[in-house]
Order: sequence, then C-alpha cells, then structure tokens
Amino acid sequence: MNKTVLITGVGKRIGYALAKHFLAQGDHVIGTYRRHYDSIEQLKKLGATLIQCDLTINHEIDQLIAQVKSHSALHCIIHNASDWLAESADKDSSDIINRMMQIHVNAPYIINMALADLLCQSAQQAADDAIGATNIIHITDYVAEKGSKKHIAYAASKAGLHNLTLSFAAKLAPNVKVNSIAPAMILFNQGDDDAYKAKALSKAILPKEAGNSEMISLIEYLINSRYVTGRSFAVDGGRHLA
Ligand SMILES: NC(=O)C1=CN([C@@H]2O[C@H](COP(=O)(O)OP(=O)(O)OC[C@H]3O[C@@H](n4cnc5c(N)ncnc54)[C@H](OP(=O)(O)O)[C@@H]3O)[C@@H](O)[C@H]2O)C=CC1
Ligand SMILES: Nc1nc2c(c(=O)[nH]1)N=C([C@H](O)[C@@H](O)CO)CN2
Repeated sequence: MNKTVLITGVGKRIGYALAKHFLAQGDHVIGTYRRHYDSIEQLKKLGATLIQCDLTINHEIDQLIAQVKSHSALHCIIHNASDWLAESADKDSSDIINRMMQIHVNAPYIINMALADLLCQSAQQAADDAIGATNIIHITDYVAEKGSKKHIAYAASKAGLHNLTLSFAAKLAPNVKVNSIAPAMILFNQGDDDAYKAKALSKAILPKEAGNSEMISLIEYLINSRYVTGRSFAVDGGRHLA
C-alpha cells in the first residue's frame, strides 16, 4: 500500500534524499522547505506536495497543518528540519536557545499534537495490514545524550526532541509508533576542511561519513517494524566507545 509521508526540511541533503527515496517507491511525499532550491522543483516534478514553512514562524506552521489535514491519510511524519547553531560571542544566548527550542521542540510538538488524530485514523483505516501502525520519527543527534560544549542549545533541544518521542509513543500507542534516530557523522558540510573531517572521523571507532543510505535503511526498518516504539537508534559509528 502506498503511504503518505510528511518530511520537514526536504530542500537539501538528508531531507532531500529521504523525499526522493519515498517518491521512488511510489509513496506520496508532503515536503516542507524554508529556502527554495532547484531541488524543490525536482521534487515537484516527481509528484511531491511542497509547502513553504519556516518553523520559527507559528502562523506558517498553522498553515502547514491545515494543508496536511486536507489529505485523506497520513502514515508517517519525519521531523528532519534542523538548524545546527553554535554558540558564539556575537550571538545573543536567549535568541539561540529560543531558536533551537522552537525548531527542534516547539514545532515538532505542535505538528504532532495537531496531526495525531489523522495518524491514528490512517492506522485504523489501513486495509493492508502491512501498514499496521503509522509512524512519527524524530531525527535527533548523538549529542542529545552526551551534550556539546560548542552547540549547547542545539544539543539540549535535540534532547527535548527525544523526550517528545517518549511521551508521544506512550500517548499514541498502539496506532502510532514514535521513535528517535540519533545520528553522528552522516554528511559533511561544504566548507568542512580536511582537518575538520579528520577530527570528526576520529571520534568514532568506525571512522566513516555514513551517508544518506544509513538513514534511509533505518527509517524503513522503523516504518516496517511491528514491535518498536519509544526508542532511540544511534547511527554514530560507535562514538560512545571511542
Ligand atoms: N548531517 C549530519 O551529519 C547530521 C545530521 N543530523 C540531523 O539530521 C537531520 C538532517 O541533517 P542535514 O540534512 O545535515 O541538515 P541540514 O542542516 O543540511 O538541513 C536541514 C534542513 O532543515 C531546514 N531548516 C533549517 N532551519 C529551518 C527553519 N527555521 N524552518 C524550516 N526548515 C528549516 C533547512 O532548510 P534551509 O535550506 O532553508 O536552511 C534544511 O532543509 C537534522 O535534524 C540534523 O540535525 C544529526 C547529526 C549529524
Ligand atoms: N541541522 C544539522 N545538524 C547537524 C549537522 C548538520 O549539518 N545540520 N551536522 C552535524 C555533524 O555532522 C556532527 O554530527 C559531526 O560533526 C550534527 N548536526
């Protein structure tokens, strides 16, 4: 049965790869984007529904929710959108923490609360048991558990995002499964120099840039699972053992 999947932040990198993956297997993708890239037009050509939404603007979140609710079913929400903000002397601390909590906690919370009924109804209506429960997946970060001295507010907000996993998993079972994915070194950024890359890779006992496929295969596992909810799955090359 083809699914309807809401993915936040599909304009580039992991979100873009996730959107292309689901479209390629015939699922319907509702993708949010903040800034417009050629990738957005590519996804439209592949049949996706694209909705512009800055997750720091609550009325844009409300408009997003209203548009998603106009769909007859919703089988998965992937909260991927994120801003990797570091603390710095020229940035106001209250602005940083408020922005991190808004994007990584407030927005997912508001969206989940508003779309929970549609997720539950879609699970009950799924004629094909292969769908079973519907899903929410929160993409957190390895640092949600460990903290980060350079991304303090970011790490705290990702820890809050995982806590949403625990609460929504308990609230929405058995119709909706809710899980976190806590990645580490998935994709380098443009501008990451060789020294940064070497240092980042040295933090794991599997020193790799994991790539989008690691995220895609784990997300497919979680969607197809019948018995996994309320958990966090590390995709981090064994960083905890380094
Ligand atoms: N890449 C990695 O190695 C790792 C990634 N992760 C997590 O995986 C997920 C995907 O990572 P990655 O693809 O690298 O992320 P990126 O930072 O490259 O992209 C994040 C996406 O979120 C969007 N976004 C940022 N701020 C907002 C906002 N205010 N409103 C709406 N959308 C916004 C961006 O849009 P725009 O283009 O307009 O900025 C972009 O599409 C994230 O949750 C990230 O924290 C965790 C650990 C490692
Ligand atoms: N929104 C983002 N979050 C994170 C990113 C990113 O590019 N965008 N990158 C990382 C790093 O890869 C880190 O895990 C290793 O240095 C973390 N979060």
